[in-house]
Parts: sequence; structure tokens; C-alpha cells
Amino acid sequence: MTVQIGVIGAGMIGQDHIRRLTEVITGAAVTAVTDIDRARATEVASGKPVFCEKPLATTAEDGLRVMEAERAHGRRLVQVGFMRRFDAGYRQMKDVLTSGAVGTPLMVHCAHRNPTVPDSYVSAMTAQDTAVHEIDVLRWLLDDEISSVQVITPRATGKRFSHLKDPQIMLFETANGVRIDLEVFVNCQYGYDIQCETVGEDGLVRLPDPAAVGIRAAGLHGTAVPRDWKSRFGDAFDTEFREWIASIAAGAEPTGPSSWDGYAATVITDAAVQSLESGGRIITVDIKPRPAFYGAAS
Ligand SMILES: NC(=O)c1ccc[n+]([C@@H]2O[C@H](COP(=O)([O-])OP(=O)(O)OC[C@H]3O[C@@H](n4cnc5c(N)ncnc54)[C@H](O)[C@@H]3O)[C@@H](O)[C@H]2O)c1
Ligand SMILES: O[C@H]1[C@H](O)[C@@H](O)[C@H](O)[C@@H](O)[C@H]1O
Repeated sequence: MTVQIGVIGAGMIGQDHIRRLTEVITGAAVTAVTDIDRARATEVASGKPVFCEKPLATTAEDGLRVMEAERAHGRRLVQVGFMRRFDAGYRQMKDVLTSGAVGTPLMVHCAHRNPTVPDSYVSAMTAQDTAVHEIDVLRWLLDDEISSVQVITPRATGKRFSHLKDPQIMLFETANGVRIDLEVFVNCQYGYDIQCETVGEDGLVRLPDPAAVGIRAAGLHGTAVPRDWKSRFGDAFDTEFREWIASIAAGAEPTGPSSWDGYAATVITDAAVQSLESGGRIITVDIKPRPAFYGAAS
């Protein structure tokens, strides 16, 4: 069976996903593409399984409305584009943590660095657009919920727009007391660099850098840093769509990040923005209880 797909929003990632569904993934065909300029997006989307790029919504209230509509329909329809859950390195980390090899997790140290961002990127997007990936993947890796967040701002880089607070440091606490520090630096210049290390009672597990050829030249040796998210997470995007298409073709509900995960991430990013805008207050995260409809966390 070929799964026929309509794409809403044919911008940068929309076009990359169309290429993926057309050239990389089998079992799928893009049969409709619409953009705001061509309108009628709702007609394409109504009642069908939906893959929604992150974020699910720009406010928690909108996330709740998506969940209500889905529950009224009676089965899961929405998968959110948190592709890190499909990255081989993060999956290996999850296996190690689940196996108990490093003991109970105590602390996580993370960095999320982009070489540059466009001037349409504003300070709140550090949480909403960028840190949202760590927020999702850490909830999943630790099988734990984030309960508070504090955002502090070191000296700002002079390399980009003066309106932007960059870098930012985010400090999270989970319900089980795990402490997470996350550096987000979206104009770091040198490449796209994602780091994550979880320290447990008996050891630690570190996200591997992507495999790359070693180079020795000009008195240095090392490996290239990925240029952007497309090259760093290309395989993860492919796996994400392969598994999503397989679930639809089998008539099953999607098993990837749900609208519940999208809602929870939005509540947490809202709290991070509140902390940033209040000069670094610790903000308690207020997520509604997980509905049984979404099953147990995976
Ligand atoms: N998972 C990831 O790592 C990742 C990477 C890049 C982008 N994204 C997400 O994908 C989304 C799109 O990002 P992008 O970089 O492609 O942006 P973009 O600005 O390049 O493209 C967005 C497109 O959507 C269209 N559009 C806007 N409103 C619309 C509407 N109501 N109906 C139909 N079309 C509409 C715009 O005209 C534009 O062509 C964002 O939510 C972003 O966070 C995710
Ligand atoms: O939309 C992109 C994308 O989500 C990338 O994975 C992230 O690193 C960027 O910061 C963000 O702007």
C-alpha cells in the first residue's frame, strides 16, 4: 500500500521532507502540496494522520485543543517532528540508561549550538525553536518530567544581532530530582554541534559525535563538525519518516512523539521564556496530568 501524503507549508524543511518522502522512503507518495499562498490547507489535513513539525503549537492552549480534537476522534492521529528520538546515538543512550549500566541518572550536561540564525530569530525562540529538542529528548531519555526551569544569560556574543540574547543557559529540574544544564548558542560560528552527557550513580553515557573521517593536515588532526541540522540529523529524519509511514501503512496508531509530548514541550518552553523575560527567575512547570489515552511514557 502506498500512503498518500499532503504537505502543508513548502518552506525549507517542507521541501526537504518532500524530497525524503519521494526519493528516500518507500511506501509513500506526496500527492498534494499547499502553502499559505495557495490556501485550503485544512481541506488537505481534515481527519487524516498528521505529521506536525515541531513545535506542535505556539501556545499550550493550542496544544490542548489539538489533543481534545484527537481524543474526540478516538485514536492517535498526530506525530510531532521531534526527530532526535530516531537518531541512532540517542537511541543507544536510551538503551544504556534503560539497561541500568550507568545506574540511576543524576545529572545531564548538554549543549545545542547552531552556526548562525536569521534576524527573524528572537530571544524567545532559543527555547521555543531550539531548546525544545533537548526538552523533548530528555523527557524521553530519562522517562521523567521537567518540573522547573531557570534561564540565565552570560555575556552576549557580539557576532550577531544586538536584539538577541545569545547564548543562554537553561537549568532544568525533573520530578525525580535530576538536574540538567543546557547551553544554547545559536551563533557559535564554527558549526552545528550537539552534545549530551548523562551522569548516573555508576557511570556516564555520552552522545556520540557523528562518524566522520579523521583528517591530519596543517599541523592539526581531527574530524569536521557538521554544518547544519540537515547533515547532523539527516539519518534521523529518514528513520522518523520510515517508521511513521510503516505505522500508517499497517493501519496502526503512530508510536513516535505524540500531541501530548508536543503539549508538554510547549508548557516547558513557555516557562523558559517566562524565566528569560523575568531576568532568570526559577519557574515551576505546570503540566496537566497525562491522559490515559496517550498510554505510558516510552
Ligand atoms: N525538526 C527539525 O529539526 C526542524 C528543522 C527545521 C525546521 N523545523 C520546523 O519546521 C517548521 C517550518 O520551518 P522552515 O524552516 O521550513 O520554515 P520556512 O519559513 O522556510 O517555511 C515555512 C513555509 O510555510 C508556509 N506557511 C506559513 N503559514 C502557512 C499556513 N498557514 N498554511 C500553509 N503554509 C504556510 C510559508 O509560506 C513557508 O513557505 C517550523 O515549525 C520549524 O520549527 C524543524
Ligand atoms: O528549526 C531549527 C531546527 O529545529 C534545528 O534542529 C535547531 O538546531 C535550530 O536551532 C532550529 O532553528
